[in-house]
Amino acid sequence: MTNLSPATVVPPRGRSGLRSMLPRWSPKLGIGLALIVAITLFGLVGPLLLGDPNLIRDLGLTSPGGEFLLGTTLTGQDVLAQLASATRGSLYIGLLVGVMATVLSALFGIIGSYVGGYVDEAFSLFSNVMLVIPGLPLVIVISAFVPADQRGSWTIAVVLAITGWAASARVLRAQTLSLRNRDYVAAAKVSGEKPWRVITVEILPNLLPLLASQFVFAVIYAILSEAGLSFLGLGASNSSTLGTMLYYAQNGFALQREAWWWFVPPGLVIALFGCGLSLVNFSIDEIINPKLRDIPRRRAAEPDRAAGPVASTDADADAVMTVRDLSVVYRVGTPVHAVKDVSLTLRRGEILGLAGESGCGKSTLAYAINRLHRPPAEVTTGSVTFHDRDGDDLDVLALGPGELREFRWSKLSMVFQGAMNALNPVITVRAQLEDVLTTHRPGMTGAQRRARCEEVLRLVGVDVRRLRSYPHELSGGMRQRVVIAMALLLDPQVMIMDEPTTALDVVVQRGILREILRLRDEIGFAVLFITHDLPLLLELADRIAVMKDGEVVEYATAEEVYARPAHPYTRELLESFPSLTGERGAFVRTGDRAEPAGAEPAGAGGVAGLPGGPIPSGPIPSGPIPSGPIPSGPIPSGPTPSGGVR
Ligand SMILES: Nc1ncnc2c1ncn2[C@@H]1O[C@H](COP(=O)(O)OP(=O)(O)OP(=O)(O)O)[C@@H](O)[C@H]1O
Repeated sequence: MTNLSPATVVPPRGRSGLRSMLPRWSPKLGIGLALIVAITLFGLVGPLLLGDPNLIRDLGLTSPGGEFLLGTTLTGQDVLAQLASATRGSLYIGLLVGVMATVLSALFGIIGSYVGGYVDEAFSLFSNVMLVIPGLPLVIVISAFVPADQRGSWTIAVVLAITGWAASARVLRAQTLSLRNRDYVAAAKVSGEKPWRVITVEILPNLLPLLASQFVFAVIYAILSEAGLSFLGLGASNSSTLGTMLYYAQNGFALQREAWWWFVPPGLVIALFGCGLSLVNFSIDEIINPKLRDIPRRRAAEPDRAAGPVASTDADADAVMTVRDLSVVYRVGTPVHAVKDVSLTLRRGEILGLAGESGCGKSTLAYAINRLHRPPAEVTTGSVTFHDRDGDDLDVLALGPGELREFRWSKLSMVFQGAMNALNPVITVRAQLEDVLTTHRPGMTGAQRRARCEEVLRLVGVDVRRLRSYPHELSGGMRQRVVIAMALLLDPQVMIMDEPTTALDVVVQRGILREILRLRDEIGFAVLFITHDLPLLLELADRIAVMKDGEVVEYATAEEVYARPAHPYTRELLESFPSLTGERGAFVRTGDRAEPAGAEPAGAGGVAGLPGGPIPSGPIPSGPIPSGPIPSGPIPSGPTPSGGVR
């Protein structure tokens, strides 16, 4: 899913280099940054320009205007000058608390959970205790305990940091516990990386969005709490903050005297700064998480359609699904044209193989056919028509959400790449199968549901006693069979299988493929089988489409693809797999490209450029069930080849 083939890349219209690391500009981010920058500048530069905020003048309370833009306080002090210096004081405390609370939460949340054992338990207990102590009363008690002459900005910041880190630590702990078990962390440990390096290089970057948003949250919390403390007369005694301004306004009866200019400006600055930080917080995930960065702000212009039956334009009367000129583009910085004008027809009861190297667009096509593609993927042109067995033609790209839910599992089901991991680990097989029936067939009784679950499980060759099992109690092959059983539950007319057996060993893979063939023959559904393994398709599929750089470059029966591959790329693919005689294709052995485009295709029974001559893999499949290498017949009982218990 990651390799960007140069041929598939639409000419750049996006950003590159460092700029591509930044989030897309959005009104939220713009307004948030503008508010923060403006208030910070005011706090930094204002006190230098606006004179002494404590200078007492013999003016009394003056309303805004003239020399004093925001008027004066009861003692004739300039409110604007006070506001600038109070903003600076509040920002200072906010920054101190933000840093201290983030460091504390990272220390107790990340390090404890990574080290594990007693350290984790002790850290976790401490965090929990801090969490259940009510924050504001504790802050008030601590602040009140510290004598007023020692209650400086630092003291207040420490008090607020002590009471403000625990919730973040718990979130970080949960996240670290999950990250700690990921494969790449295990790989780093196995490769001998030191713990501090695993934490800083493997784990910390994944936690940055959380840390960043928690920092922002801590700053907001600190500014608001400090304002609250100051308002109660427990704030920093040696510095002026927005809270102390409000405190003096309250003591001077500003509200009763209708001196709004005294208390509204500090309140407004607090509100606007909190608002700015929150808006920027929305964009922090985007800055760190590349997946979110490229999601377009609006649904791009997908072809506008009216839902419902459409007139059939397909000449193939036997077709169950017709894909016409389908194009899919990933709207990323440099858009990727992953599927280009693909047209395919899937006939009833047929297995249509879709082959191609990694990154050629197979999965993107499968997802788009099923409308499972998500932004930044966008279907730009084309149609997908489903020819229902009751005679209706459905325009899949135009189905509404409800119609799509109904369509997806009952008419067309999908077995995903790595599907054996798709089962929920904490729910039994029975519950997972029954869940599909409860959702799609609400009229079924419990007994009917149970009977259907047993039926499909038998169909795929798994003992019905396994209905009581949890996924971890099954072997990989059995899990895969359960997933196929789930896809069969509603008797779909089409099944899309995206590399359904790649994670399994060859023997189990063969067993499952044999099941698919048998089931297809018994039940009569059509299969779009996606794999990079062309020789496998030669045995399994009736027809094969070969994809390269998003385009279908070859589309013919399995016999034709095998005997007379028309496109040089197909020949190259055929040559890149080992022949059963023991020879390897030239492409694999030397890394050379096989033949130049336009070279003569190999004759029947031989593959161009393959030193081993014809692939002697037994008879070429003909008819619905290929004979030869995949044996038909009942599923063997007893333990599965992978060692699981049947
Ligand atoms: N989210 C994404 N953003 C940008 N480009 C993407 C994204 N997902 C896939 N692509 C690109 O789309 C192209 C097709 O990817 P796709 O996953 O469909 O290939 P594939 O043939 O299924 O490969 P594989 O067999 O390895 O899964 C690739 O060039 C890939 O880099």
